[in-house]
Amino acid sequence: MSETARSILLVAACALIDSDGRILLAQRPEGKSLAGLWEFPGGKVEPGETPEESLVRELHEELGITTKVACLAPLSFASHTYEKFHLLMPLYVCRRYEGIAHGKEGQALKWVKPQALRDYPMPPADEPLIPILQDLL
Ligand SMILES: Nc1nc2c([nH]c(=O)n2[C@@H]2O[C@H](COP(=O)(O)OP(=O)(O)OP(=O)(O)O)[C@@H](O)[C@H]2O)c(=O)[nH]1
Repeated sequence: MSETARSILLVAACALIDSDGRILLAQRPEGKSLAGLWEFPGGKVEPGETPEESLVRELHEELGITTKVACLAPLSFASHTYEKFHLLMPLYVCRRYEGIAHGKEGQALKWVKPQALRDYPMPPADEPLIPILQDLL
């Protein structure tokens, strides 16, 4: 093991897609790490959860929408070394959900066209995911 070994943090994230093919981004609130940056909704996978179960829970808690494990399609993943941990973040696509997304934790939300994704500063881990989404949509 290298001297700078970091633990792996497993975070599940979701590209929620609307009927116009836009992607939902959420802005990280003040006071959190990477505040002000735009990210895919999601969060840490808790012990005993699968990544998919974690996302269904987070999407409900953060956005007030309801979806199912079967409605989450794996697309890609991010693997990025931050100072304190190494982030491993599977990215799912979800096109089937119920409800209207709103920032239940006070976070700003934005539906963004694929070609405009680069107008929203994102965490460095997310950078390689942008062309993958642009190719998909
Ligand atoms: N949900 C989400 N998290 C991301 C993305 N990109 C990225 O680097 N992350 C990182 O993954 C972690 C997600 O943790 P979280 O959302 O559950 O936790 P948090 O912000 O409340 O905790 P924190 O303030 O300790 O970072 C954060 O460190 C966040 O910076 C993304 O697109 N979506």
